[in-house]
Amino acid sequence: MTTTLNPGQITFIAAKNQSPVPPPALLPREKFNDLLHGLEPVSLLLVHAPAGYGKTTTMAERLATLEARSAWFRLESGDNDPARFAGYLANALNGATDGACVDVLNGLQQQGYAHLEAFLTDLLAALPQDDQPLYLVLDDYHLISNPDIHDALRFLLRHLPGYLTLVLVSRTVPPVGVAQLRMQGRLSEITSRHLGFTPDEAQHYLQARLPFEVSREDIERAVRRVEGWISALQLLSASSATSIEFSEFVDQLEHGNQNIFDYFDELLGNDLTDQQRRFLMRTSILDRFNAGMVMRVMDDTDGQALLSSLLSMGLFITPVDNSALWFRYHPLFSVYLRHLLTCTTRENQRDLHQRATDAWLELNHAEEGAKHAIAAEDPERITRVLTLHGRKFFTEGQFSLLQRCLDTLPQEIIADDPTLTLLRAWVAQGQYKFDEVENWLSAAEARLQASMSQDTQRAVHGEFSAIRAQVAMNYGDGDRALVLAREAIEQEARYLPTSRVAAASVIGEALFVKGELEEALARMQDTEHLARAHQAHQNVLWALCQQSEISVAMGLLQKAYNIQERAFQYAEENHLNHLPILEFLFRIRSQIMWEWHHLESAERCALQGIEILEAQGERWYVQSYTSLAKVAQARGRQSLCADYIAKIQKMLASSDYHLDWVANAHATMLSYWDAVRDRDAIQRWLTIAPHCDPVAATNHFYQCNGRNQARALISLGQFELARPLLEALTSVAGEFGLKTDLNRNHIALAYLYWQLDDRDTALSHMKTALELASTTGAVGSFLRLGKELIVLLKALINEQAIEGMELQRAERLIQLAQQQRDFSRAIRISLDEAIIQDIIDRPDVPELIRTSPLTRREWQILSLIHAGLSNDQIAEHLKVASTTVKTHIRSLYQKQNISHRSEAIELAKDLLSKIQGD
Ligand SMILES: Nc1ncnc2c1ncn2[C@@H]1O[C@H](COP(=O)(O)OP(=O)(O)OP(=O)(O)O)[C@@H](O)[C@H]1O
Repeated sequence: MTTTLNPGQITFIAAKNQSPVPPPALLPREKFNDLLHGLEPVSLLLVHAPAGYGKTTTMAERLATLEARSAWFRLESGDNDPARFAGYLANALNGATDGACVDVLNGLQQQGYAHLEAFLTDLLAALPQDDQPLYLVLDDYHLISNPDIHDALRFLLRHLPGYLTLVLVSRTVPPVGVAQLRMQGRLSEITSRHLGFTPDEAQHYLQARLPFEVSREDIERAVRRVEGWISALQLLSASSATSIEFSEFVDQLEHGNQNIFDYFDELLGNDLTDQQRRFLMRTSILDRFNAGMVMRVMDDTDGQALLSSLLSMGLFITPVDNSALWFRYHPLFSVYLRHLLTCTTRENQRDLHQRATDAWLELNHAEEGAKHAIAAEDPERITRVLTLHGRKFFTEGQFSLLQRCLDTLPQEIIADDPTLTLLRAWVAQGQYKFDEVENWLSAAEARLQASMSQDTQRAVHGEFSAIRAQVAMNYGDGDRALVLAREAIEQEARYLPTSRVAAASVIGEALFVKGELEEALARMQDTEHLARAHQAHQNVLWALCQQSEISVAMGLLQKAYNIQERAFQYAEENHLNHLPILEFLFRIRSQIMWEWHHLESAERCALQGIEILEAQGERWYVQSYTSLAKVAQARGRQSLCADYIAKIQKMLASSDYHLDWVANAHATMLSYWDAVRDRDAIQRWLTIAPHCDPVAATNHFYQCNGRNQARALISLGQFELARPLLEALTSVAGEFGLKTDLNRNHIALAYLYWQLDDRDTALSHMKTALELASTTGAVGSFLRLGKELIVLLKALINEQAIEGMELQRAERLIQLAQQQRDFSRAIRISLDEAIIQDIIDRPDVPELIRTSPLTRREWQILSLIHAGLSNDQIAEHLKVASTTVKTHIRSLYQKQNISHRSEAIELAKDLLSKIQGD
């Protein structure tokens, strides 16, 4: 330390020693409380993350909210001057300690100091030895490059009094002895991983800023794409005027957005050397990298030094794990860099991808190797990857990766190789391209026949039969599927180890479809064991999902749930949480959750399904959207439900799906049209509805399809046409033990007979439905009836026709149905000002409503109080703080001269009963 500190009289800019002014839509971030109030006080709190991650705002907000004592020094490049640095540092501490450092400050300005250490020695001596906790925040510390100041901070950190925490807010990890402090347990860190907004935080933030509603799905997608980077969320909200624009903007992020590109352009500026720039562009093709990988792809020996130099620039490069050896780019930065790469013709991208393929394969990372071989469009490397790892991709269910590999291979290469043909055909079948399956198999048979021995031909034929069986199954030809599968299961698998597992599974599925539930379940259990023996993860999970489906069909929803738990556990143990098959699991979990009326969980599972399928494309979201539409409808969110219905319709029109999916989607569409009384849509649907033969309805999807038609007819008032259909479905469901369908059919029959004024028969069906619900636990299927359910159940209770469990269930259902009605009314109020006006315009409203009118927020809160929500639930629903809700309630009570919640409920009841069309 050789500097002479002699600044003379300093003119302090006050703002540099103050915490920043909070932004208008400041989101409180309580999750940081624990870090700030850790059990052990630390010497250094290091807040480091790339630009615009909310480092400064979060620190300022939390310290203010927690009423923590703080001293701020907001740095800029000029503060690299040690004298100026010292001046502002002393000024900050002086302000926070009631003038304890005034002498040091005067000394600095009048005589100066020989060096920073001498100055700090006096400063530390001037500070009280014991005091209340104090946070000294040095903001934007990455702007400091003077080694003398870094040294000074090391000195300061060594001698800090126990109550003082130094908070360094920086885009980079500063060279102030962080590693040592970490080892000594004297360091806490807040990084981009912590600072990134969670979906809940993003929802709160966006709802406070946007004048339109954004679906949770879009919010989660946005948060995933920007990894919670608040600046991007800010840009998103500023750039979209409608929910559709918001959604489109989120989509765009995957391929790039000019505003974000400009931001990164500015960030990089002209500070990079050519070599660094080349590094960024070349490595942008990698999902993750370490120094070794960099050297391979860069074809350069200086990987580590380059990597370190870039890490010290605070760019959007983050460690992949705690080892701090592997790194990756922020997804948006990666898109930007790849954009730069494609703009420069100098780089040979094919060459880069080839090098990356080889490097990954050497590290035995087949999946990454395959992705780069595909990007390099290199058939030779792809064949190598497939030969070595194709079977593994298959057993793991990596169908889209396989497909992309196989798509680049010439047809002859595939047709000459039974394994490649099988992989190709299975992939096509997984995508419902059944014609293609047969084409691939026949092409291979034609080419192979001449060159193969009888024995080999038999082996090939056996394995081909397994897939032909699956296709027959998907065409609905259970008998042919059974014959082919039995043929395949006799044959030892030579080309794909899972062929026999697949055949076993088809046998189970065929039995399931034919309604032989017990036998189907046993076969699926066998399949599971066989698959486990082969470590065929995809098949294990498939077999478990099927067992769960069969159990649902049997009406044993709890058992189905438990089987799903086993599947989740298996996925967890084998690190399979990213496999597409997991979506199946989440989907069927979501369906059970909806039936049990656990709407939050039903929604969560559907969203998780979408997340898993993100890479596969929207086409596969149909089932998840169906679940989300059902949840939206159950919550009274008609417009959100309508959005999902529109998406589902578009998908159904443009792709082929299994009847199971179609029937499920149709059931939801019909339910929505019925709720909004769109008879035209129902009529139109009936003209194109899938064929239905109730007598052959031996499985859940034929039953669902048949029930859809009956429900459509009921909605249109064609009761006499619906009756025989429902009766026939019920009789088949009874015969084959399809208890869940039986339950749903009896609910529909109760409703139908009620409409036909046949009260006794209606109540008898409702009673049976309640009895069946004691095993299924069904709730959602009952609530779908809406207000008629309340009437029917009350009639049943009045007649004293039920007791015990059924009576309890009926009472709970009435309560839930009433809550649902109140809630959906509250939602309508929340979303539609015309309804409020309509109420006010009525002559019989209490005078106070007119003389001291409620704000829209107060109307919302009043209706939510009436719907039975607690203050916390209201806060959660409106995405505001509980204290805000309380303020609104106080104002509402004052205006309406109310002193108790019960009076508010009475008032709401009176007012809301005036809503038209209810
Ligand atoms: N909790 C929050 N609520 C609302 N807006 C926020 C919040 N946190 C950050 N922002 C906004 O995000 C933007 C970036 O925040 P901030 O400046 O704190 O980030 P930073 O990480 O300190 O950035 P830099 O490295 O550039 O200094 C600002 O416009 C800020 O207003």
